[in-house]
Amino acid sequence: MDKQMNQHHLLDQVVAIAKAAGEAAMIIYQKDFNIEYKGDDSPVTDADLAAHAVIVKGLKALTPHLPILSEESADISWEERRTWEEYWLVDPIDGTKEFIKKNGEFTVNIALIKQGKPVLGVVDAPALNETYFAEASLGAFKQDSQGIHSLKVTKKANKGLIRVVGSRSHPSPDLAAYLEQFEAVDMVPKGSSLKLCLVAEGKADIYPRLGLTSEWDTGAGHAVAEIAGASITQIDGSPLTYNQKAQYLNPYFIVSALLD
Ligand SMILES: Nc1ncnc2c1ncn2[C@@H]1O[C@H](COP(=O)(O)O)[C@@H](OP(=O)(O)O)[C@H]1O
Ligand SMILES: [Mg+2]
Repeated sequence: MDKQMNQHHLLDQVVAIAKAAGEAAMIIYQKDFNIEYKGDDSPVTDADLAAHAVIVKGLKALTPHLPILSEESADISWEERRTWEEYWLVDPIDGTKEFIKKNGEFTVNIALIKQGKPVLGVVDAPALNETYFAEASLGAFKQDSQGIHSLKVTKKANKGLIRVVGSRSHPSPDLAAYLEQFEAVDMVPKGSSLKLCLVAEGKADIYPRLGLTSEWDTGAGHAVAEIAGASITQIDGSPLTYNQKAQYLNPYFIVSALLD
């Protein structure tokens, strides 16, 4: 089998695992469910744990040699993680607050990280029946009720009305000051990794994340947006990287489809 076929197979398999996890989450979404609060006060439901179990089982069967870092099993020492050259980075439910509000804006995120860089990503939004997926050598795609569409960002000039996407549930005090550089902005609130995906599909021009996230919140959407042609950088223009430090928090970052 050539490399292209192999990567296709891998991407298809990861899409299938993410969709199976999304289906497991939807069974809970449609019922009344318990909400618990973790040490950092962030909510967790049975859906986070059910999706986690489906993903870990699927990825272990697919690539038994690769380690898995999931939000729901993140207690792995830096001493161990720093030796990883390649691993799966998973957020079983990104947008747990949106899941609890039942507004549909939550995703299942699976990314393959190689040497600190996301090279494959799947973002499944089961309540919306939308799946975004990308792999470096194959490109970026969206699947919805109409079929599969290729995603290709056409960068546009930084003038006139700029379509900004931002968090629905985690407001950022620094965002307003950042947006002052634009002539006019249209602000769209959105939960979860759907923000990165909106930039990837040309429905938003920029997603400035001037607030905290963890690496599992961004890895998969990062792959989709970057492979579609958007840029993702820290505020100073340096790359947003993974597994390069002991703690999981990301720095502030900008996802952009604007020309520099
Ligand atoms: N102060 C903070 N520290 C760490 N993560 C944060 C955070 N504020 C928001 N996040 C995380 O950002 C993710 C996406 O939020 P948003 O929809 O606002 O973009 C959420 O992930 P989870 O839902 O996986 O817990 C949330 O936990
Ligand atoms: Mg989560």
